[in-house]
Amino acid sequence: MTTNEHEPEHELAIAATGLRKAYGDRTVLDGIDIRVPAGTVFSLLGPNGAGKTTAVNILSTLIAADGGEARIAGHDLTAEAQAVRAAIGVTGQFSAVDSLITGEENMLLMADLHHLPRQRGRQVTAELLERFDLTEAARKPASTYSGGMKRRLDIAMTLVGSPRIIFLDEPTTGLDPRSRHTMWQIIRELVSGGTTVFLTTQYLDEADQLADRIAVLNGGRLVAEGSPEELKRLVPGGHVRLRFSDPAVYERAATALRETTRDDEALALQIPSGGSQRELRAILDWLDAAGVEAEEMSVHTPDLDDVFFALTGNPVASTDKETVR
Ligand SMILES: Nc1ncnc2c1ncn2[C@@H]1O[C@H](COP(=O)(O)OP(=O)(O)OP(=O)(O)O)[C@@H](O)[C@H]1O
Repeated sequence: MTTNEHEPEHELAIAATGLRKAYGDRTVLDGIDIRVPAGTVFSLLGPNGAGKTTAVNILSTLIAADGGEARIAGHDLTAEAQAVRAAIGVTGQFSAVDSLITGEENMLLMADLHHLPRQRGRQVTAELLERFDLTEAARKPASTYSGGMKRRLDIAMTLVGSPRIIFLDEPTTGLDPRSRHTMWQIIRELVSGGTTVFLTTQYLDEADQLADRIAVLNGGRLVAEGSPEELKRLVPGGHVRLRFSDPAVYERAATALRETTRDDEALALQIPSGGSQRELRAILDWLDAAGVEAEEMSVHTPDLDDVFFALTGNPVASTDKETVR
């Protein structure tokens, strides 16, 4: 597994070493290291209670760690907490949206908090409401917004301060599939605009979709870190399955291809493969060279669920099991 060890310090949006936090005798973070290059998405993945929110709270200066150190946007977390706060935005599980006032008023309030001149505040508010498809609802109380609209408003409010680094703590928990995809799109746009995103999630598909690097938090430690592809490679079991209809053709293929596992009943052959284009092409070339044609070809790659299970021994939260908070 690769690390970013040789990355120059100034290109790291987040560089944390040995972060520790305990509540009483319960150790929540047992010395974790996190390095997030600027302009990338880092996902901290873990089950309920793993300590994801605790990590976000520490890195965003909301609570103090018991040990370890961190630099955020080049500033020391404890000695330069004010500078850290100026560089980051945090959208937590408990929304900053005030339901009693309108979306627009919430935005203007944020603009005031960031000391934007009135005219500029109105302009930024209008732009962000438009960008997050909230213009129509802007003058309605936020209490009338759907869950997805509230999350969008929450992120829009975070962006008023133009943060370079955004912490998104479980941004899609409780959202329906469509709103989740809208949120993913928003996150992708933020990143293409140069923002660094620190995303916590208990959904493997979300980390898979969005993250450049994923760290798996379990029992207070990072039990694995890497790109989604690197993590998937930790789990063997990827293969290509070829099914034939003619037993004679099946036999010819079984002889021509190496390293196959036979399923004589189904007339199917299984070939270990990571599913890359090159590997698939090689299999097709072998088949062509042997002059055989498969009825059906399918690629099976292990997904992050398999990885998570292999690493932690825990079943994972699935997207259709929503967490009740
Ligand atoms: N202020 C606190 N006092 C005592 N224990 C706490 C406190 N805050 C968090 N914990 C405990 O620390 C552990 C980690 O909590 P945390 O909220 O960081 O987990 P999480 O990974 O974000 O989980 P979730 O997905 O449920 O939000 C939990 O067991 C929680 O009960």
